[in-house]
Amino acid sequence: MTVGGRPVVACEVLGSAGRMTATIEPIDRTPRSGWQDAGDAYDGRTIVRRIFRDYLRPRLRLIAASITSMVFVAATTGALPFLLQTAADRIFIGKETALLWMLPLAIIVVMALRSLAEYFGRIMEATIGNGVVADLRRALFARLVSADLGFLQRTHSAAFVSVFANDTQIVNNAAAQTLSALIKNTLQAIALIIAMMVMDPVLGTLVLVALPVAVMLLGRQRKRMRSSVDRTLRGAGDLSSLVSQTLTGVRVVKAYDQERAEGIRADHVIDATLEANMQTARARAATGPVTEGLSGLGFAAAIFYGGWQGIYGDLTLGAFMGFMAAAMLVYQPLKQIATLQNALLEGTIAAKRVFAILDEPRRVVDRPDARDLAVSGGGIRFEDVSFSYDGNQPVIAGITVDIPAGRKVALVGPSGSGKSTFLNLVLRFYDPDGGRILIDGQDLRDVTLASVRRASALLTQDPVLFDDTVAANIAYGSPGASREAVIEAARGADADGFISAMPQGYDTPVGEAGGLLSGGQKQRIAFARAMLRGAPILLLDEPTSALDANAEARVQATLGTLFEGRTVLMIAHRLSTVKKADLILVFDDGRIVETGTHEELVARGGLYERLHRTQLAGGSDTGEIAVDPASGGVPEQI
Ligand SMILES: Nc1ncnc2c1ncn2[C@@H]1O[C@H](COP(=O)(O)OP(=O)(O)OP(=O)(O)O)[C@@H](O)[C@H]1O
Repeated sequence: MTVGGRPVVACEVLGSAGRMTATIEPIDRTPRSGWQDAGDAYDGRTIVRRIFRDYLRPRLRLIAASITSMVFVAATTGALPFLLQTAADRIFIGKETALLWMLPLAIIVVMALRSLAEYFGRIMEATIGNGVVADLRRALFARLVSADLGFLQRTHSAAFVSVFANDTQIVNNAAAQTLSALIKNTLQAIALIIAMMVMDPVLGTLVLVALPVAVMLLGRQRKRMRSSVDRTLRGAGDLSSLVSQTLTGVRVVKAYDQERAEGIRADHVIDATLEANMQTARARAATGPVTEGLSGLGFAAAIFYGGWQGIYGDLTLGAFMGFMAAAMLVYQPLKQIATLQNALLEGTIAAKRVFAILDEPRRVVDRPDARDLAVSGGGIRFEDVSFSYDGNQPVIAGITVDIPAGRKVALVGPSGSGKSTFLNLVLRFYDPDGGRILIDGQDLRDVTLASVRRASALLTQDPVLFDDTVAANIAYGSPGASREAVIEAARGADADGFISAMPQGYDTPVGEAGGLLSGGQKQRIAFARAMLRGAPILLLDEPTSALDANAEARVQATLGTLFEGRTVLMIAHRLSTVKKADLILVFDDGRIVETGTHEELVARGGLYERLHRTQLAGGSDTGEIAVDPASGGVPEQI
């Protein structure tokens, strides 16, 4: 069954109304960004070259040492058949007793050295591999935190986490472990092939005749694996996103009795990944029979020809044994090379995903000649600013407005009219498509991003706290702030009382996303953070609107202190807040359609007055304004 070309799953959902059958679409809720498909833009050779250039070349010394140890191991492997030949011909048949003592002793010494070489080789491999992973993760993290907001919003954060945790590790397997194992096994195979050819070129050719066939067959399998490996890695990202979304929204999942439906969605993602995993596993398992079968053929031919030469020719027992030892040994590294190529393929596909993120172009960047913003008061000016998220639909359409320093400005208007986008532009999360934005007379595009962000503090309805202590959360964005300054800021935000009453005071952990605190407490910590930062511009998405009346009253009381001496831009949802503003900007469909004080705007009888009247007509006593549906807006708070 499909809906809109997508498969759907029918299931039973036990709702409050009893058992009913619902159709759950296994929707792909994972927002996808270009980078998740951009992998196709990279070919395997470019990827390998880049890994070598950026991540392996700086470790050339280690790699050289590691290859030296591999050469030693390979050489000792190549010497084994000759030792066996000598043992058979000179000890077994020639009865040379001196050699009976010498040869085992020599073998012990060689093997001990070989073990040491293997040991150090492995340590060096691990150093290279783990170093590569650490480098990739550092680069990825730096890229992610500095990425454009638009890019980050297009992808679910858990998909990034998956690349960060999984894919980098897979690149490590390919870049260091697999690559070194590939070199080691190739060297060993070469040493053994040389040994075979020196001993008997005809026999050697017979054993190796199957090799090109194996290479061809394995090449075909690799092609089949390419898409399944890609799907496996994407599946890991999708699953992480799904788990993360379900856990984030677990209260809603439970409240709406959606556990079963979420389970079915998860099943869909897990089944798709299982299928891709199995396809990879089948292709990988097929390498065994291909190499085994062909090695068996080569081996049988060698025994026949060797035996024939032993009976009718002049091949000695020692030469035959030595040769057979080489032939037996040579298939092991060859088999390893075949399976390792699969891991190498996985590595290049994972690396494509990593590089696609690293290469995502940044649009909002510092100009080469950018200087720091010199803040004199925090006056903001928009000059004929237009902006769209998708390049087509304008969300801000030719706004010109002057906000003098120190003013308290309320942004009101219907949902989707562009209020949050206006704040995003002041923070330079995005650059406008047209016009310019100035702070204290300086175009935001001419100054450094860091200085723009330093000039402002952002407070949202749902304050963001990190899983750290209360003190660390308050000091976030104010490095080096003293404990006294933190406490002072907390006092200003009316937070000192409840923080001091906590078991470890300012050192109490707040839990994931501040989950151990109430909404009002989180908000007051966020206020303290903003106070400590001391930025001259405050941007708020009315931070009290998500609180109950009691918590709101306390938080409101601290807002006055926070606002003192600052330019404040606040998306306002409550009439009480709007009334207090020095200036109200009324947004409608990406434009500022009215500006003025509450009284002026009510007297003007425009959109603002309609919003205000609707609220009065609704008889609400909550102090919230609703949009008049007749005005074309969606009824809601402003
Ligand atoms: N990251 C984004 N990518 C694409 N479109 C977006 C993005 N953020 C907002 N929009 C769109 O831009 C328009 C303006 O959104 P914005 O959030 O600025 O409105 P708003 O007035 O703050 O609304 P609300 O009061 O509901 O928060 C809306 O149509 C919205 O769908």
